[in-house]
Amino acid sequence: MKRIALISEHASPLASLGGTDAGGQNVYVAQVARHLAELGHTVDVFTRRDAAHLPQVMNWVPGVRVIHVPAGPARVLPKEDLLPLMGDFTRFMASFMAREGQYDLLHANFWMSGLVAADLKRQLGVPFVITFHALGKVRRLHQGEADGFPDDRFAIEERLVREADRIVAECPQDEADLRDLYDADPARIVTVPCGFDPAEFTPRGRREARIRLGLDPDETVVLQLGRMVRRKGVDDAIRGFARATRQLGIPARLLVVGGNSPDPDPALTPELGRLREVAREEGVEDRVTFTGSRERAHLRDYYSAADVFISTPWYEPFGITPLEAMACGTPVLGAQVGGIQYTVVDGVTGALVPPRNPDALGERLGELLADPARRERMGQAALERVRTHFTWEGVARQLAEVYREVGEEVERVIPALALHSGHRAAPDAAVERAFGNLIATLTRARSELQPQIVAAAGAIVACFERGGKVLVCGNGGSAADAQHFAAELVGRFLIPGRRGLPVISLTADSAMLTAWSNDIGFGDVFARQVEAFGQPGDLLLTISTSGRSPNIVAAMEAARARGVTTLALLGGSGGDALVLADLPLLVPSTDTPRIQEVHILALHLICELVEEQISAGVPAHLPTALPASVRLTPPGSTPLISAPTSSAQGVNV
Ligand SMILES: O=C(CO)[C@@H](O)[C@H](O)[C@H](O)[C@H](O)COP(=O)(O)O
Ligand SMILES: [Zn+2]
Repeated sequence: MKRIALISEHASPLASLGGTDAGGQNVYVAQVARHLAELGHTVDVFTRRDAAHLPQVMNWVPGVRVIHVPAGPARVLPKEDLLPLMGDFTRFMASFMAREGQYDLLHANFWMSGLVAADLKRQLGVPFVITFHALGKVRRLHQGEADGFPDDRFAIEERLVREADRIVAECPQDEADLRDLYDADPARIVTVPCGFDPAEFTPRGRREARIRLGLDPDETVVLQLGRMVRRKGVDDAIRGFARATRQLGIPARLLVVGGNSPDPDPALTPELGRLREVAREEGVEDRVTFTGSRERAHLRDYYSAADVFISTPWYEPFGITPLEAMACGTPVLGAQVGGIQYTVVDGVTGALVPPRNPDALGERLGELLADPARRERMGQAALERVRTHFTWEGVARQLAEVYREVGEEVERVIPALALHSGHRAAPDAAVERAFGNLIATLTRARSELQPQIVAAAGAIVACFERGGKVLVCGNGGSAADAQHFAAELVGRFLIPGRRGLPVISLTADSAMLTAWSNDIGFGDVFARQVEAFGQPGDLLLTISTSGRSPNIVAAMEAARARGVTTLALLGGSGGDALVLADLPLLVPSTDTPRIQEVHILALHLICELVEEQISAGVPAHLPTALPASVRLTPPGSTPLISAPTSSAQGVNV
């Protein structure tokens, strides 16, 4: 079993259930997710939250959750406007994965989701597979100026082609485009088609379907169904239909199903007005019925009622509707483009014509309409073909095989994971998870903590400049960090030749710590030392992953009471320490070791910045650090940046 994340930034699987605007990608993502779950995988589908009522995590069907990603406003946006939101999308996924664990594989759908997957691969090392669904360069060839996507798309797609572990081509044409236009490595392309669901689409008697739809059972019916955009070539279907019926003189009807509303309203679907005009021009306005959109549950009736299904777009990456028509036993008259020329076998399951050619379309449609027995045979052959090659279950099996191969490759390229026993190791889940979580935490910390790190260094430098000192404390791992920090600054970090800086770790004096804890209590073991050493103008740096350790909280209270500035490296909710800190640095994680790992980075950075600022303008040769006890001069008495004095030892140069 694998944990798979499907990423589909604009096309939600939920929209495939009766949604009026569901395109092929919605159906693909929904069906692939369901069928992968049926094969025993667990699947999360990440899609942009495009309505306010959508919950962040939704259990959709067994084994599949839909994760609504808060990126941009919670309303539907044109997909052409989504690219700037992909950074937020990626950050959300990284923190989601930090909380809930890594996926074995990401499967991106469409180029913008691919960008998210590629960035997550770089950050977290998770492999990814991509199905483009449509390629920018192909779209530009066909749509020219009408293509509203930015030119950045091409470079991003080229990057994805280079970085994806596998590229899923949907048909041989898609594969050729990937090779010819994007120079894709053939070894990493796999062709896996789209599919249909036999539970959804199976033939219903033609007569019965027509009665259910209120159509004349004896009329010849030609069906055009799909989104109403210009490139779908609906106008060519109308013109071809007009030529065929004029020629034959038979009473036929063309049903045009689709649009943005259940009633055919040109105000909501502008293309509709243009198409009505085409029907009028061709003299078939009374033979063409525009139905408006229909819910998915009713499409089976439409496909079954038709004698011929027409799908003649200018280009089509795959084309799911011809499959669905074939699954209802209806022959397809398709354009010789994209996936249609692959699913429809010319002369066997229907006919193929060149795109944007109403004359050729009319001619082939006429032949089909004139020969009911041939149509019947073709319908049967169509049904057999789709049931053998194009079920979603089969698609999911092929994809699962691709994921398995990718998983094996990932294991092979991590030789460190090979067990001494000689077995090839599966990547250790705990190791993978820890790396993934740390990387995700660092990614967030990188943007959230930078200003605080710089401010913390500034506060420490200011403290030193006014003659103050830094007291530092923590428990357990943080006690070690406190000593580590003191050692870097009392001693030296990166820059040789600077003087020692007055930092005292309150965790280092074991006699004091044990006596006080033994005789009085551990709760104020640091507070006691703050009272003993702290002077107004000093700075207390506390390190705590929870912010709740009583001795840390007490030390901060003691500091505030004495005019000592408080700086706190924290994690989780920050606890009581958060409000006691003049300057808190809260690591965005609740995982103690990961918080500590980020703390140590922050401490090193603070050392680096402090040292840099202290050293700027300070002569290169300064006395070496003195023992801590000697450095306890009252504030103000020894300016930190002072004229050089000579050093007998000079070990720091
Ligand atoms: O190093 C670790 C855990 O990674 C432990 O020693 C840890 O520091 C101790 O449990 C501390 O007592 C935790 O205290 P705090 O970070 O919540 O203030
Ligand atoms: Zn630890």
